[in-house]
Amino acid sequence: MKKLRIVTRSSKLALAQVDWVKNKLNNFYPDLDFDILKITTSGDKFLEAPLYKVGGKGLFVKELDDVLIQGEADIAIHSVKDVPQTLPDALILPVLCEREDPRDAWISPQGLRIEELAAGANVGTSSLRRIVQLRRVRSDLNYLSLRGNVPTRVAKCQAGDFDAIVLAKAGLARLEMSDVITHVFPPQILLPAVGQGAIGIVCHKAAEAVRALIAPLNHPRTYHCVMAERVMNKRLHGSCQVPIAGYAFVENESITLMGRVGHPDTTEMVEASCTMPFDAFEALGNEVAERLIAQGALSLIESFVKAKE
Ligand SMILES: NCc1[nH]cc(CCC(=O)O)c1CC(=O)O
Repeated sequence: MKKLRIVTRSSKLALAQVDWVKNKLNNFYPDLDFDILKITTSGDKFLEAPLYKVGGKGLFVKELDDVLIQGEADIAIHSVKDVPQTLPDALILPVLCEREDPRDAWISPQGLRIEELAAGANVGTSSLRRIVQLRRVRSDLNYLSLRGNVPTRVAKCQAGDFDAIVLAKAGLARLEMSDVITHVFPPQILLPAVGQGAIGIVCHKAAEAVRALIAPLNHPRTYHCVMAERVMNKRLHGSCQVPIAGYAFVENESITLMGRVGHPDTTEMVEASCTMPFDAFEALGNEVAERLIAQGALSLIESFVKAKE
């Protein structure tokens, strides 16, 4: 292949991720050229309502899927956190690139930590996962919807709309905006979203030349961890519309997966974790899901889905 056709969202973060992937590919194939097809998805257009109310992250991905299915591009590059659990039949997610720092970052223009904010202070985040976990640290803060792309969110915070906001550290790092970060939450306090910090590449299942070309970008440790998280999420019928957190890491040839599901009204949360051999990522994802289900996770998730209707 001489030229690879890439389809992407047109946000700054998406384009930074495309550049990252292009660089990696050019390390393996110095002569490879690229055609970049930029799409403004419907997810990028409906920026007012919280994401979980307007149909979720699928909005960012479906239009790109269609381009691949129609053969108008060879690969789509995504934050894998935004890629829904179930892909269209014709497509596959064969490559997960080496993960950035998966943790969540706290941005406070006054430089205050969450513990230091005054009661009733305004915290911007539209993520139910972040809200249910941060409520356990500070139930007396006012959690408000915050949408828009990453630079817009940071600008809203710096304009004084919020006392603090929460964003993925990886997105800020990719945009070279890490200097705005006040604090980074340890996973024990704020467990990251399934797939957070990793770039995934989607392509046509039958496109063997494309799959061979991109294969060297796969990072096995990231792949096993993110797949363990996604298997757990799938068993829980997870989507971005429910507060599920999942984070796996490798230590001494084993993978540990931690999972959490939040309660809609209280500061209760169910959580589970388990460690298995490196290759057992699928069993691991299912085991942690089953342990969460044994504690009532499915009915918690259902209560969120109902509340949305
Ligand atoms: N939901 C939007 C989204 N999708 C991916 C990232 C950040 C990059 C990543 O997690 O890989 C973000 C922004 C955020 O959550 O702060």
